Amino acid sequence: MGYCFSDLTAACQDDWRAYIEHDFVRALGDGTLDQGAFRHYLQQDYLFLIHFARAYALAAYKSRTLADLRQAHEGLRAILDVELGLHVDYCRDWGIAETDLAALPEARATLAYTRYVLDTGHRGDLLDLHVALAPCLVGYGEIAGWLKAQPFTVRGGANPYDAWIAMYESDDFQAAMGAELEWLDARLAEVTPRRFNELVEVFRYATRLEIDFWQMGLDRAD
Ligand SMILES: Cc1ncc(CN)c(N)n1
Repeated sequence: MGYCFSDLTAACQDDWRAYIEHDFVRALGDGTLDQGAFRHYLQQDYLFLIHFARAYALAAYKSRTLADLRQAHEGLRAILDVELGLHVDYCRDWGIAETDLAALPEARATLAYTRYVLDTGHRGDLLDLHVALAPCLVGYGEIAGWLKAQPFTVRGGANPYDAWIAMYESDDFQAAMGAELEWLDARLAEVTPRRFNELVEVFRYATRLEIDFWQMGLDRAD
C-alpha cells in the first residue's frame, strides 16, 4: 500500500494540530494578537523566507529531472517575487522598513528551523527536503482554511491581521500548496514503510520547529 501526505499528518497528529491551532494563530483569527508580538514575528519571518528561498535553490541542486528542476525554480521564484515582495510591502504597512529588516539579528527559533531544513536537504535527498519544507507551505495553506472555518475569526477592517490571512488563502498560495501536495503524494506512494518512518521524523521535527516559531513571536524571544 502506498503512502500519501495525510499519512504524515496522521502520524504526527498532536504536533500538527498544535501547530495549526496555535494560540498565535487563534489570536490572528480573532484579531486580539499583541501587535508587538506580530511585529516581532514579521521581522523574523523576513529572515525565515530568505533561508527558505535558499532551500528551494538547494532543491534545484538536488533535482535529477528537468521536471523537478523546474518545480524548484518555480518555488524559488514564488518566494522571491511573490511572498517576499508581499512581505516587504506588508512590513512597510506595519512601520518596518526593508533596510531595518536586512539588519535584524536572527532569533534562535528562526536559526533552528531554517538550518534544520537546509541540513536535512544537504544530508538527504529531494524527498527529505520537500518533507522538511511541507509544514511551511502546506501548513500555512491549511491554517488559512482552518481560520476561515472558525466562528471566532473576524474578517475585514475590524481585524488588523485580515490582510495576512488573505495572503495565505489567496488562489496563488492555495494553488502552490495543491501542487506541492500532488508532488508529495506521488513520491510517498512509492516509499517503503522503513523510509516512511524516516520521513515521519523529518516532518515531526519541522512541525515542532514551526510551533516554536509561533511561540517565539508570542514571547518576542530573541
Ligand atoms: C515560519 C513560516 N512558516 C511558513 C510560512 C509560509 N511560507 C512562513 N511565511 N513563515
